[in-house]
Amino acid sequence: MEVEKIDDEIQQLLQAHKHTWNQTYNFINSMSLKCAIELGIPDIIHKHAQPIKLSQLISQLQIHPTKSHAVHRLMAILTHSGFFTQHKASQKDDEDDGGDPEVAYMLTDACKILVKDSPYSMVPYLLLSLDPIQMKPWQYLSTWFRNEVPTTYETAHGMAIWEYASKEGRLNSLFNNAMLSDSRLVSRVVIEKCKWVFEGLESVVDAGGGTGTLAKAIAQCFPNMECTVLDLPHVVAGLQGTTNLKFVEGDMFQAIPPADAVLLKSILHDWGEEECVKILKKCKEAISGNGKRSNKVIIIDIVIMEDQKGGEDDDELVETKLCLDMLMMVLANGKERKEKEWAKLFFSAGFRDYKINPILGLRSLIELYP
Ligand SMILES: C[S@@+](CC[C@H](N)C(=O)[O-])C[C@H]1O[C@@H](n2cnc3c(N)ncnc32)[C@H](O)[C@@H]1O
Ligand SMILES: O=c1cc(-c2ccc(O)c(O)c2)oc2c(O)c(O)ccc12
Repeated sequence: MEVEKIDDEIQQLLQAHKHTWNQTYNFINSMSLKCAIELGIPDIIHKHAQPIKLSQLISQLQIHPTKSHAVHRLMAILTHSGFFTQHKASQKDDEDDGGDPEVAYMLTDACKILVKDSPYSMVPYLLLSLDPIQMKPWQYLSTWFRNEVPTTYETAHGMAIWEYASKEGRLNSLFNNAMLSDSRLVSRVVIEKCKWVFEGLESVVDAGGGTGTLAKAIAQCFPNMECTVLDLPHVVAGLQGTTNLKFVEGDMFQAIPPADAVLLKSILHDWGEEECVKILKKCKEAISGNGKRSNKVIIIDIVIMEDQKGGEDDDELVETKLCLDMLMMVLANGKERKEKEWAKLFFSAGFRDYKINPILGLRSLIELYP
């Protein structure tokens, strides 16, 4: 009996050890992926269009010959984390080479969006998130908890992310490129699945619209609509509009140009309650000028669904939402919100009603009526 008890205790300890090891070393998965992307591995395998042998992969990598032996180890962890699959090279290939059977690799579906020139590539997003500038604040999270400084980002960098982006050109372009790649996918979904949201609108302002990816797509789809992108000077400086698209420098906390609708994509999750209410009030002013009943604010952001039809979120989705919520807490003063929290913001800013359209996977399109 005593022996069994000791065995159980040892089993538990070893299990706890393994769990903690894996959680501690989670960053090794991300950093290995970043390395593979920087070396161009997904691009090389994609171009090859069939399983690529390790030796063929190595011959196309621009690495020092003394490091060739390490490539299969990088490939092993990324195969385990689901980005590559391993195959045995065909027998014919082995005979041709006259050598040992060699392993060959292919991309999984998850890796296809890590090919640099794929239209919905997540590479810019990954390069932003894993850049030392964006990683540094995580070292200061407990310091932030112990102090009054508003954000972890400010604890680490001495200024908010928007100010830092205006001063540090490298961050500005990493950030704008990441947002651009996300907006490409969202633009496509919005135009294919909810074009009706924009029917009847004569003008739209995309507040905090970045470099204008979503606004450009809307302007193209609705040639009679006047589209405006409002963002900070360092984001829109020098950007050229078209006949129905213009870029305006400004501060959404001060004023948003008048329009039938204001779009807010990935904006409110960057801010706390007080700031969100301020932005929403400015949106309400912007759409109230001409008294049209069809006027609205259109929000594209995450809504955490508590009683979603079709059951609980799967584990992977729960992890994504928890991580994004922490990310917003650390990088800005933001958070991901549940429907109840969104509703409270909307009513505090004086809106009468809202409708959530959960059409974007993790994210929803919310129509907000004055
Ligand atoms: C998370 S990004 C979203 C960009 C774009 N809507 C998208 O989804 O691709 C937030 C944007 O808000 C802009 N922003 C931050 N503070 C702002 C302010 N006070 N006035 C206008 N834009 C602001 C940033 O420059 C950035 O482009
Ligand atoms: O790395 C980032 C990622 C995102 C982001 C995440 C999930 C989404 O669904 C989305 O639309 C945007 O937004 C950011 C942001 O808003 C910041 O202010 C700074 C960094 C990021």
